[in-house]
Amino acid sequence: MESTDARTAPAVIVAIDGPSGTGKSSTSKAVAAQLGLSYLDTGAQYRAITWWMVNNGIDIADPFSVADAAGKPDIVSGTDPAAPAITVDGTDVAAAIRTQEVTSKVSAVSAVPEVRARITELQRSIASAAGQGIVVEGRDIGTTVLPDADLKIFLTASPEARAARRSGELKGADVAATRAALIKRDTADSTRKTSPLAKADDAVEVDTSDLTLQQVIECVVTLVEEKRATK
Ligand SMILES: Nc1ncnc2c1ncn2[C@@H]1O[C@H](COP(=O)(O)OP(=O)(O)OP(=O)(O)O)[C@@H](O)[C@H]1O
Ligand SMILES: Nc1ccn([C@@H]2O[C@H](COP(=O)(O)O)[C@@H](O)[C@H]2O)c(=O)n1
Repeated sequence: MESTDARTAPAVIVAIDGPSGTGKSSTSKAVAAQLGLSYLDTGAQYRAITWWMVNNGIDIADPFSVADAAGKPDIVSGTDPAAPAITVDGTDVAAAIRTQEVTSKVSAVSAVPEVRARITELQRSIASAAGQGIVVEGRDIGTTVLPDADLKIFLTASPEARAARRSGELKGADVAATRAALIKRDTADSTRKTSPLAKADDAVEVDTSDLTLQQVIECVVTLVEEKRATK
């Protein structure tokens, strides 16, 4: 299919969800860049609010304390796929939100309904302001945040493939420990009461276990182009 001119193509909203390490961020960024769309990493927003809670002495194990503090930090997300940015109260936290400490605490914070309500509102306002359209990636985008998205994709991959990818990224971290940590986070994210990680009924499922990143990107670009052609 011939590639559409990003300046004249109809705006398109793409929701990409899936468990940890399935390739959501890498794929979403590349697809958005290739198609001239904005990009939103919603996991970064949950990490940012978790970072703020940790730095402000909030007891993460107490959902009431987390709920009370949920409205306090000012979280600002950039939407340029070439330079994803995130600040909390004006501080650049792009690196700080990727620490093990934040990763191990984010599921507890993101399970609190007041946190989800706050971040969901932010996500919807960013998506509605994206003139050319946007690729939004996370866990509940197709089911809850943007249920009317033009295209919903649910990426999956075997725990083995995901652990191998992540431990490669973490410079040779133990694969078994990485696999266990991924599964623990996915279980927490899929079993929480409010807006759990789930595939929307109308999402296209793509198993990335045996695909290269480039193959996944091409597959998603094709799906977006097909959707745009019918708008
Ligand atoms: N199809 C693929 N084949 C090989 N490696 C891949 C593939 N897709 C992504 N990767 C690599 O796997 C790692 C995890 O990818 P990525 O961060 O995009 O996943 P994610 O789903 O966004 O994870 P998380 O939800 O934990 O943020 C990265 O190092 C990325 O380069
Ligand atoms: N829509 C979303 C996105 C993310 N989360 C929570 O954030 C965590 C971190 O996500 P990453 O994509 O950066 O790994 C994730 O484990 C979830 O707890 C969410 O709840 N909803």
